[in-house]
Amino acid sequence: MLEVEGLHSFYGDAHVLHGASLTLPEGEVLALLGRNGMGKTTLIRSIMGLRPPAVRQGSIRWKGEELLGLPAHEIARRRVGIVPQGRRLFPSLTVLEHLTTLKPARATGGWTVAKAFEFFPRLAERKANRGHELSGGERQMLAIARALMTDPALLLMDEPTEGLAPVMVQQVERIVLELRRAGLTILLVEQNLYSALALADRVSILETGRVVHEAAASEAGHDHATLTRFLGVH
Ligand SMILES: Nc1ncnc2c1ncn2[C@@H]1O[C@H](COP(=O)(O)OP(=O)(O)OP(=O)(O)O)[C@@H](O)[C@H]1O
Repeated sequence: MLEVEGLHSFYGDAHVLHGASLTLPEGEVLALLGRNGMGKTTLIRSIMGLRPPAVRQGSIRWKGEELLGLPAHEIARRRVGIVPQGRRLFPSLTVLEHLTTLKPARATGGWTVAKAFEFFPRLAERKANRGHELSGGERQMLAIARALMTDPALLLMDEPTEGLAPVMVQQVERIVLELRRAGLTILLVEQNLYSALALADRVSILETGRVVHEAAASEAGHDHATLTRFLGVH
């Protein structure tokens, strides 16, 4: 279980998270929704221990253990992985190099390069291509594959379908569902409401740094008043 409680995060003096709380049981997908600038990326970065922001108050427990205060690499060792917004790949590294920097090619346990290529056949075809030579969809797949090489049990995904053509959005959705079937716990920031509702068990809506609404995804889709109020959906 991931339990985020009363989180206050800051960029310098700018107070962005105002007591954000959420819970995510193991094996479930929680979609974190909210308009631009409401603090979704800040919440994801706070959980992963990435700085900035500075977290000044609250707690983040994963499987009962407090993560707040641990450096990002220690959080990664506790099997928390991130697919960051904007992919964050290295333009001059090849697809294969992106994967083997995190896990040697000879490794046999968990997610291996071979398993990643089986899961993402398109990346296998492009394994010698460099980051800057990949399409938007291929980059997103590589960002996901790279996160998997750390063998996460909890995967934080920040807008994985952002900027992708509809056919690629569908592929990324399929990947999220397969990862969920494989037993991963997923916190998904998703601008596309319909993707979020299709993929998630539950949704949490963030408004100016606080979770203001939580619901089962199956109910949220019918709750037009809430969707209009917090997400501007008509
Ligand atoms: N590095 C930073 N320094 C200062 N302020 C920041 C920084 N990153 C984000 N902010 C501010 O914090 C607030 C929340 O941003 P955040 O990126 O978490 O929102 P978001 O909900 O993920 O939005 P988006 O969908 O646009 O990514 C915004 O007002 C933003 O301008």
